Amino acid sequence: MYSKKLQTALFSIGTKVGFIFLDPELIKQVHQNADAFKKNDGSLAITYLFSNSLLFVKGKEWQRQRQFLAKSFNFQDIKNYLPIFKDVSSKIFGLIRNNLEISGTQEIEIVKTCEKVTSEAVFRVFFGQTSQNLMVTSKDGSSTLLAHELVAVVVDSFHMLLHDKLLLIKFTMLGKNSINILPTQSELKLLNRLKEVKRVCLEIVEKRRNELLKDQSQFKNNFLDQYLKETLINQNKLITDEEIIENFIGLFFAGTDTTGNMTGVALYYLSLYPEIQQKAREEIQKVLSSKCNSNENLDELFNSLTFEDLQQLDLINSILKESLRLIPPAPSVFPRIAERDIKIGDFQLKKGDFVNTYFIYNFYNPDQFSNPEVFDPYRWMNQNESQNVFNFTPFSLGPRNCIGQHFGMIEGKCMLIYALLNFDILPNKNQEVKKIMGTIYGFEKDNLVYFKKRNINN
Ligand code: HEM
Repeated sequence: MYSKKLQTALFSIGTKVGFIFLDPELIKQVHQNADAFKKNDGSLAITYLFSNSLLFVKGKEWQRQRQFLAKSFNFQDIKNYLPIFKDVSSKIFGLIRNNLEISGTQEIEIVKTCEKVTSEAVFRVFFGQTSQNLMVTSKDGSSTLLAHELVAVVVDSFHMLLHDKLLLIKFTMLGKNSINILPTQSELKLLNRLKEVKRVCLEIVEKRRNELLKDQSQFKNNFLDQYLKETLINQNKLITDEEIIENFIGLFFAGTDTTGNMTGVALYYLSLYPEIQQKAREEIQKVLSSKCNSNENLDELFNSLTFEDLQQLDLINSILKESLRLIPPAPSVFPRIAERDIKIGDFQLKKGDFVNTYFIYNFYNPDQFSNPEVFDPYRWMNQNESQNVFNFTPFSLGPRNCIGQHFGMIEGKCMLIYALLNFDILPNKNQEVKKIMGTIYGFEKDNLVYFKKRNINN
């Protein structure tokens, strides 16, 4: 459903109603005036775990944090993370490859599989260590992986608001303070889990700080060490442990499911379009085989992948963009509240008004994207289409656009390349495809493809 005339719609959070801007020009005006809005408090988990991270802070504090984190997201540093992305992709997809030696074909939960890669990658890039040894302990004494608990607390907190209207109203009125007023049993239980998550993260930071205090020649290329270098060597007193922990959790939250979803959706569409799948595979083989002895040693091909190779993979890049267009993990932004009266186009907003921008609406504009419902990655290689950048903004726009977009695209490419080299990707026609909006937009059930061991002569 797309109509040129539709510029806005309405949405509600609890008892409050807000404007959704749909028109690209209006969306642009909202995001170029980022300082006129603040992000609405998320759920209890979000506010407790990372409301002081880059994702939510504002004004001077946002500028300071963004400037600092931008150093770790610059192209040179991301280039240095490529070996991590490759290693994690080959370990997690490699387990499936091992299983295929016996079974030949396996049904795959495609988004969850990609999320395993992106979750482990954030841990390794931020903390410089695997997530597999990091556990949280619950009140009954049982242990869970920190990586699993991080996802579970955010989902549980989201469901609490979805299923308990009173809690939702209380939260809409009081925001992050709602936990202090007549907390319910379920809120208190969740709060204990959130405290345990932060305690474990703090332990990681303290342990690493002690290691570096003993030997300052050991600073490595990861986010935590960059923070600690800034506090220990440059004596930057503004950075606190709380800021470090909240930014780890913020990046985990912002970067794991989004990137996993983009890549899982791409692999799902490739299962439906075997010709495009084969063309993408050929593109990879062409770029990589010039450096290797043959096309047959798949590990040698994958290991030879460099950052420069990624720049040559035009079709792979376009497949990810087409995935973002059809099922954008973030179809809108976090709802905003106007902090002052402001005019957006002809719309006069008052201080306190709720606002959102729905990018996805323009991704289906037939004037910009011919046959918008169809998966057609070649449209991105055709210069005539989508010239107006404000019609395609899966990473948002303006000063508060996604700081991790290159990071996410490179991770996504690594996963696609490993999967295409090693597997034939077939559709699971028995599973009905349903899309839902949860913490992100994606498939309800994602056992949507089969991986089949590739006959390497193809
Ligand atoms: C396909 C993958 C991704 C998509 C579609 C995506 C999308 C977005 C969007 C739409 C926003 C704006 C949110 C808002 O303003 O309310 C955003 C912001 C952000 N993203 Fe991403 N993102 C992705 C990957 C990542 C990755 C991999 C990371 C980090 C590892 C990351 C970290 C962030 C952060 C920290 C912000 C807040 C920036 C700020 O406010 O200055 N994202 N992202």
